[in-house]
Amino acid sequence: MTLPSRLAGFSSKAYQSVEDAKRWAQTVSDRLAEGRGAGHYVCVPHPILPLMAEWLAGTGMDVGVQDLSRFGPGPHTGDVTAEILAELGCRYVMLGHPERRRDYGETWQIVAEKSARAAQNGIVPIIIAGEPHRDDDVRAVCAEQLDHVLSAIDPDADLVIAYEPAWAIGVADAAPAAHIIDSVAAIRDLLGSRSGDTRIVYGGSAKSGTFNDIVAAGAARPAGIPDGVFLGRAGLDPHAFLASVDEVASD
Ligand SMILES: O=C[C@H](O)COP(=O)(O)O
Repeated sequence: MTLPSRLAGFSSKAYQSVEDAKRWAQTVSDRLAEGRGAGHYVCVPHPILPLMAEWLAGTGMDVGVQDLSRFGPGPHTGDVTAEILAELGCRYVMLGHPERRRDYGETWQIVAEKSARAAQNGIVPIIIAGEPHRDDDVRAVCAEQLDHVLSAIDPDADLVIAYEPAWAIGVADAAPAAHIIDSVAAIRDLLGSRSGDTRIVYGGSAKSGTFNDIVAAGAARPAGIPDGVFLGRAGLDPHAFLASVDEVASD
């Protein structure tokens, strides 16, 4: 499995109704027909996964979800297993998001177990890593978070790290470009040379223009430039998502 060199993503979190998601997909698929969305992705609530896959058919975009079970098939009422998601064509799963850790008390041990379940079933984990507070030591925090995951998954498994400083999620502006560049360079260093494909994207109040700003600020430090951008709220507007696709693709 090979990950794209540049990728733009969108997580609809729990914002959209089914009809909202359908309208979003219609606008996106009109623009990205004939495979022009190849390598980009959207992560949706579980029931929307097969619908989104159908609505985006022909764009080349990948579909993913925002969680999966830490368990395999068996007596786990209410869980959605990696096996079922893989059968439905799920390519990515978001894991470790601060909102899930806040709402459900998910520990990094649980995130690591879910990552292993995903990777064993051919689903690429998107690990949401980043420091809780503005003045935290990014390298130390991310090292601890990633250690759990890297020791749980096969080194050959593909992996996406979404660098999302929690203090920059759900606010007005993305983290400053210089901060993102320092942090992404540190994460790249922490990841070392894994045998599986590994990409780093930036998320946290990202919008159209965010990726270009980072690229411009990081011209002299390519290791700090992420491989793409991951939108939350801004991506609810399909035109903003499409603008980010264009930015990422033209870099
Ligand atoms: O997964 C996406 C991020 O949490 C970003 O969300 P946001 O852009 O609404 O801050």
